[in-house]
Amino acid sequence: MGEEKGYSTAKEQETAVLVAVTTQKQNAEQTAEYLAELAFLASTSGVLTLHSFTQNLPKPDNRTYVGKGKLEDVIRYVIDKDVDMIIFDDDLTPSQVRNIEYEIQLCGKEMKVLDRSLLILNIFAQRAKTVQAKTQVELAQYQYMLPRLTRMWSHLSKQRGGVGMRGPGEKELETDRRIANDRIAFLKEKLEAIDRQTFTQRKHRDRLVRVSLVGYTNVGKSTLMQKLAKADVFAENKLFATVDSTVRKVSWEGIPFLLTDTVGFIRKLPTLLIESFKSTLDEVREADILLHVVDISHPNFEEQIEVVQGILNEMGAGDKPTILVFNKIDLFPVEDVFFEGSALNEDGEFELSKMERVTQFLKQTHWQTNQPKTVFISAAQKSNLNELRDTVMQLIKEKHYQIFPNWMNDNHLLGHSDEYVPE
Ligand SMILES: Nc1nc2c(ncn2[C@@H]2O[C@H](COP(=O)(O)OP(=O)(O)OP(=O)(O)O)[C@@H](O)[C@H]2O)c(=O)[nH]1
Ligand SMILES: [Mg+2]
Repeated sequence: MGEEKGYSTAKEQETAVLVAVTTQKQNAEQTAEYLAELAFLASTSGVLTLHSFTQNLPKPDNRTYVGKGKLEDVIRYVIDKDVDMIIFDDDLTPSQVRNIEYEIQLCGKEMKVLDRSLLILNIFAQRAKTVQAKTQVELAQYQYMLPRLTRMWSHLSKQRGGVGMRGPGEKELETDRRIANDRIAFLKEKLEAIDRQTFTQRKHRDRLVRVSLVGYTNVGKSTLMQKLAKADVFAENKLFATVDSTVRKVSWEGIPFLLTDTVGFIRKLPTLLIESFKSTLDEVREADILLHVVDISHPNFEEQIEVVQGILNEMGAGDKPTILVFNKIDLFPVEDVFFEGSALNEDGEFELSKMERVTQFLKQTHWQTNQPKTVFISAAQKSNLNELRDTVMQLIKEKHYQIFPNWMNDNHLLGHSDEYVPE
C-alpha cells in the first residue's frame, strides 16, 4: 500500500477551463472582465478554474464558437491537465454543442461542456429553497436541455453535477424528449397552481407600500435588507446567494411598508430563467419603489447599472420611482481622491471621518444626481443609513398617503414605536 501514500482519498475539487471570444462587439478588456466573472460563477458552484482561452474573431464561430484550431488547443489542454469541464462564456446554440461534442468524441476523453447559462442554472438549482423557486429552476433546466438533447446532454440526469454528463446512445433520445416534454407540462401546471395560491395570498395582504431591493448580484442587497429590516437574511460573498425573494413588514415613523429582497441580476442572465422566475420577479414588477443597489467598489459598476436597468426595462419595471443606492463606500480607495473638505484640525488629524470624506467626495461626482435620487452608503458599516432612510421615507410617504388619504386622522393619536437601527 506504500505506493498510495500522498494521494488524497477525499473527493477533489472539480476543475475547469474557460473559453471566450473577443469580437467586434466585445473588446479585450470586456472579455477579461467577463472571464473574471465567469471564474467567480464557477467558484460559486464549487469549480476551480485552471486556465482561460480567448480568441479574436469578428463574431463567435457558428460551428464551434471558437475556430477549429483553437478548440483543438483547448481539448489538448484539458486532456494534458486532466480537467473536468470546459465552460464557454456565451450561450452555445444546440448545433454548436453538437459540433463541439463531436470534436471531443474524436479525442476519446470524457469532459463536461457547459456555457454561462447552464452554469447559472446549476447555481440556482443548488440554492433554491422554496418549492416555487425549485420548480422554477427545474422548468428552466428542462427548457434549456430540450433543444440540446444530444448524446452528451442526455439521460436527463438533472441532479446536481449530472448536467453536462455524457449519456447513453441515440436510442434513448426519443424517450428522453418525451419525458422532458411531459415534465415541462407538469412543472408549468404546478407553477400555475402556486401562482394562483400566492396571488390570493397577496390579495389578502394589506395594500401597503411595497419597496423592492434590486441590483446586480453580490452588491449587498441582502446585507442592506438585514440592516433595514433587522431580518435574518442570508448574505454571502458568492454570486446568487439569494434565489428566493424575502418579504418583511417594516415600520418607520409609524408607517408600515413591505420590503423585499430579490434575486440578483447578472449580465447575460438566461432568458429562460427570467421567464420561469416571472412570479418571483412579480415582487419587483408590483413594487411601488425600487432601491437599485450598486457596488461602487466594483471596477465595472457603471456597466452593471446598465445591465440591471436593461433587465428592469425588459420586465416593464424600468420607470418606477427609483433610488440609486451606491453601497460599499468603505471600500472606495480614499488615497486616490481629492478632498475639498479634508481640512486638518490642530492635532493634524482630519476633521471629517474617512467615511464622511468619501461621502463628501462622492457627492461632488457626476454619480450624484436627482434623477434618480442617489445615496452613498456602506451597509456593512451602517454608514449614511439615516440619509438613505430619509430619502426612502419621502417616497414612501407620498405613496402611502395616496393609498390611505385618512391615515393621519386615523393614526395621529396612536403612539408609534419606530423600529430603526441607529447609525
Ligand atoms: N465592504 C463591504 N462589504 C459589503 C457591504 N455590503 C455587503 N457587503 C458584502 O458583499 C457580499 C455580498 O453581500 P450580499 O448581501 O449577499 O449581496 P446580494 O446583493 O444580496 O447578493 P446576491 O443575493 O448574490 O445577489 C457579502 O460578502 C457582504 O458581506 C459593504 O457595505 N461593504
Ligand atoms: Mg442576496
